[in-house]
Amino acid sequence: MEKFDAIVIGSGQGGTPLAKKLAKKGWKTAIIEQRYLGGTCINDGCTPTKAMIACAKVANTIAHSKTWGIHNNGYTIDLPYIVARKNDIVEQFRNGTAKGLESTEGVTVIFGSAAFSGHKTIRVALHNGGKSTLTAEHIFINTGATPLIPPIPGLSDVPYLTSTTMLDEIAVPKDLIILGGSYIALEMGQLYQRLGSNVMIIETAPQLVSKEDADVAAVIKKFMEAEGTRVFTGTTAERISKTPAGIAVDIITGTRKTTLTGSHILIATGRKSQSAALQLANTNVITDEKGFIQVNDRLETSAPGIYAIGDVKGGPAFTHISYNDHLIIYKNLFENANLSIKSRQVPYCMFTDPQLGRIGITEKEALKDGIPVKIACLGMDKIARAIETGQTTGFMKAIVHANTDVLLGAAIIGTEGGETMSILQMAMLGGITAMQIREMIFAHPLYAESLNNLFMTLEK
Ligand SMILES: Cc1cc2nc3c(=O)[nH]c(=O)nc-3n(C[C@H](O)[C@H](O)[C@H](O)COP(=O)(O)OP(=O)(O)OC[C@H]3O[C@@H](n4cnc5c(N)ncnc54)[C@H](O)[C@@H]3O)c2cc1C
Ligand SMILES: NC(=O)c1ccc[n+]([C@@H]2O[C@H](COP(=O)([O-])OP(=O)(O)OC[C@H]3O[C@@H](n4cnc5c(N)ncnc54)[C@H](O)[C@@H]3O)[C@@H](O)[C@H]2O)c1
Repeated sequence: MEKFDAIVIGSGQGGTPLAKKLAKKGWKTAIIEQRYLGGTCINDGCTPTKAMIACAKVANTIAHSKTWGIHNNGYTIDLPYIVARKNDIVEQFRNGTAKGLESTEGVTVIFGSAAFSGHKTIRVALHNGGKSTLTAEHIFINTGATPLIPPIPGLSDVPYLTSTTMLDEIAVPKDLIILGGSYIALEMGQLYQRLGSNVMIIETAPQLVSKEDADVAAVIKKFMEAEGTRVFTGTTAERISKTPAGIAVDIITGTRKTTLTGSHILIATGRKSQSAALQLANTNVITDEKGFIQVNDRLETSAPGIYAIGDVKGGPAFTHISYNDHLIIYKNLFENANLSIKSRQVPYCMFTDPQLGRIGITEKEALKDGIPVKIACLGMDKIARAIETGQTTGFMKAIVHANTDVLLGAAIIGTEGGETMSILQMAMLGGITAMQIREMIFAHPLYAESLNNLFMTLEK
């Protein structure tokens, strides 16, 4: 049995930088990966989807080019090229991760599947067919999540796609039925609609992106439908079956029953923790009923010396949160810090076109918690930059404390919504109030300039 100071299981967005940092501090560190270095974000998530979404945006711009007075003679979609371009970008990022780990003295990269064989011992089924046993005082679990497949009658009998398998399809699906109406469904739905599929989205909740305010969800539904996607909210898929032409989904909306047919079906109904294979019963690490590892605010599990990072411990499931998790652990271990996940900011951006940039609380959360707020809201059609560039869909919205003018949250659904949201995120961190932003000088004519106008709406 080889002894290490630290073992990192999974090379996700937190585990990889943590392994390098621990080694630089002189800890003999092993990082174990069962698939590709870099984890979900690089190989199946953010990087490939955003690379392909960029191609779909070009297609959409060409399709509507006459809006800007540019006439063209039509275009064709080369999905094999788009997929190859995506693969090149993924490979570039994956190789970068490999180089970073290999060039760090003190890190041993082990390819294989890890499981606990004892409290602090890890058994690895190596890719080369062998077995290896390692031990360390400190173990960091960063094994992420995988697509959750709901138990719908008939689903297991049809060839369904997930966000992972979909990315390697080299023929555009004629009709794409998507189960789920959140980040993955909307980003991928718009992507394939723009590449030529007839997309149908089925969401059980009464609105798309159910955690968001109703006005935000309504704008998203509107622009998805404007591009041709059919959206079925408050709808349950009761049964799925194979037909000669592809797939049929029996749905019910309220009391209305109907059947949707399509050539392909994508399951985007959330993700489940990748903890089952870890054999956590051999340690004192506790999970919830869904398999998400339970941690305290310092990311310590119930077993001393064992930590969990990223999606494996449950949401928020974002790359930047997994990355921040590793900083919390590292600084608490080595810099005598007392960092916690409790009060950190959780920004996020959904990369539909236009984007949804979000930070802080929503209007409905403020209402639920009885926080006195005022709402600033400005349509993108009132924003000079948006009018000039012809991108007027959506709005900027901020949740402001009614008594103190402190910014509590924002939703920017509009072009560059994520970038504009980040400006408000910085303001929230620095305690800059809505009234200060109202009079701040921004360069003209940026989208950011309209933050003046956004907060002027509070004067009315
Ligand atoms: C389609 C899609 C799009 C996304 N887009 C975005 C986005 O735009 N922005 C954003 O912030 N987030 C996005 N996410 C979410 C983001 O990818 C994850 O939150 C992020 O990757 C964090 O992952 P992680 O560090 O927890 O682990 P992961 O990156 O999932 O890595 C876990 C690693 O552990 C390995 N592993 C698992 N079990 C074992 C084992 N037993 N032994 C050894 N290795 C093991 C896995 O192979 C994997 O490589 C997206 C996700 C998906 C699916
Ligand atoms: N841009 C980004 O940051 C980004 C992009 C993609 C994914 N992600 C991350 O990946 C995670 C997974 O994304 P996701 O969109 O799969 O999951 P999600 O958990 O965000 O949403 C799942 C959706 O599916 C619906 N649903 C559940 N069961 C259903 C069923 N049987 N039929 C129809 N609808 C059903 C839910 O009501 C929910 O709206 C997210 O938590 C997110 O953090 C982030």
